[in-house]
Amino acid sequence: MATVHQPPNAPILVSFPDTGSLVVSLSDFLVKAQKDSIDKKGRFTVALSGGSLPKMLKGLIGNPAVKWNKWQVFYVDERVVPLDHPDSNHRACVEHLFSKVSIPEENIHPIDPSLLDDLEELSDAYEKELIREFAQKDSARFPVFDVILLGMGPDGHTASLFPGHELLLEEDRWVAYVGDSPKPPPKRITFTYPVINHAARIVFVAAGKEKATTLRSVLDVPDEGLPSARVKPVFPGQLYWFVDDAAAANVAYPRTPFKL
Ligand SMILES: O=C1O[C@H](COP(=O)(O)O)[C@@H](O)[C@H](O)[C@H]1O
Repeated sequence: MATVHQPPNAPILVSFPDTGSLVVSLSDFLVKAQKDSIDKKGRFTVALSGGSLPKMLKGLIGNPAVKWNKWQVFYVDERVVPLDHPDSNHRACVEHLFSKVSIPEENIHPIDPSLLDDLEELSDAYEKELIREFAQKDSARFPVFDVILLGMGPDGHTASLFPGHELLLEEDRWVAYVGDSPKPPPKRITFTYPVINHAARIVFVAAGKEKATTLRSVLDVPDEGLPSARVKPVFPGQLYWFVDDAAAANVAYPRTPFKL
């Protein structure tokens, strides 16, 4: 049989029989990444998505190996609504994770709720929040997160990067805004691809049969160009897909057994 040669940082697909085992392994993965990052730099920078992702982080709750005081948490994207609104990604993360662990409030970086009426100012302010954390100089063009956790919608969107949207081509800005999201609510801010693609580890988490057709497109036919297929880490960054067998049902792309 012909050997298929993958580039050195080709996506790593790990599929689990159910979401329970996915949750446990995702937590083990994050604890390991956290340890490596803290050993090297004394902190762990993470960006979280909304949607189904916050619930998938429950394996971290009550885990004594998690050093919450070393975490700095940003949001990959955020819906432009008050922080306690049911659509807020921050609210979902508070509800499913932060209210159950002891993370210092100043280590969590939500959007500035006083700027909800001005999308440009809101996204600029969030970009500045990133600049403050990463103390970026001109020579380093983009922040390098230790881990960025992404979800994928059934239409293939990730973060608030939607199929056919002009933001898919953004090359300079770190944070951009969307005023016409096809998925409600329409106003959102989002990390751009350059920020996502510069992370050390990018981890997609997708579960359920409603993701199966899209996952096949993204992994087996990436040239179809769905937003999730456009996530391509800059070397030596690594892209992982943590999925369940229902989401991976139609995928021919090779699985890798989970190991730390
Ligand atoms: O609207 C959003 O959707 C995506 C995917 O959500 P999921 O529920 O299908 O996992 C999510 O990753 C993003 O953060 C969110 O704003």
